[in-house]
Amino acid sequence: MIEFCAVSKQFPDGTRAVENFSLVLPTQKTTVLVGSSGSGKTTLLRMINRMVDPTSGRVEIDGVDIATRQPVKLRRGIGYVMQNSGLLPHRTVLDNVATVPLLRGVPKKKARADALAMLDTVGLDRSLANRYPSQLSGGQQQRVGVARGLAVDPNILLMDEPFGAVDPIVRSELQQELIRLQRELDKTVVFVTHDIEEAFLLGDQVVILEKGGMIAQVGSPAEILANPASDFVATFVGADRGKRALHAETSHGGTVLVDTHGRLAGVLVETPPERASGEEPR
Ligand SMILES: Nc1ncnc2c1ncn2[C@@H]1O[C@H](COP(=O)(O)OP(=O)(O)OP(=O)(O)O)[C@@H](O)[C@H]1O
Repeated sequence: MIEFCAVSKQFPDGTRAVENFSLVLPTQKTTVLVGSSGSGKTTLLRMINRMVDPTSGRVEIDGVDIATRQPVKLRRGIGYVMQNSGLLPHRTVLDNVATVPLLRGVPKKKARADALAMLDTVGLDRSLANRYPSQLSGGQQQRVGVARGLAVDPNILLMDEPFGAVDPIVRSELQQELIRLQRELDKTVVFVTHDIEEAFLLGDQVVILEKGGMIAQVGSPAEILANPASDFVATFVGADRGKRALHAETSHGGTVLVDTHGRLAGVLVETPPERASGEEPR
């Protein structure tokens, strides 16, 4: 479990990026931080692996204040995937994936074998292993980025707009791939996006942020869609409703996300409000 306890961050130039932020991020669930530009999403994410330290308050992982942990050691248990993949341009795909395990002292042969297996995990053909990042499509580069994030077998995976720079079709493929991976791997995922649709699709817990890391609402997609906590949330959630495909539909079996054509786009874990009328969750 990751817990933010009254965390604030003021940068040296005086910018108050996050003010008094408290939140629990459950283990083996995906928490999505969503909000407009400058709302503090990246700052919050980077506080989990100590790329940024809070000015006040603390961040705990499994009850331990991470300020007491050495950043380098802490990061060994935390994968980090960023927009534009962050790959080393002069290293092959295989070397990019194997870099961190090698740094951690994994023998070269094993690190390379593990890296190849990791390519399978993220749905990349092994024939790409010896290419350089510039010889890959944007979507393939992002997959390598995910493979690299997973290569240290972290409990926690931080993802900062990982699919922001790819076209909508590839983005949708990558999202589905992440859903599949998450089912298999059961990591604690913290995912940053400014796309509410992506947030609803991927998040077990969705955190809608206003400026200064202020929580406008936190809940499951179904909860937020059913009961927006404020006009701000209602507007944010429905801002592009005309084009936004997804909405929640609740039936006896549970709550699902469907698109404008009534096609199933995802299953929301939240049990339906009808349960109050006596129906037990399945
Ligand atoms: N190193 C820094 N020094 C000063 N101000 C910073 C620094 N990093 C971020 N900020 C400011 O903190 C605020 C929050 O930034 P942050 O990057 O966390 O927002 P964000 O929600 O991730 O935005 P985006 O979606 O544009 O990436 C912004 O006003 C930003 O300009």
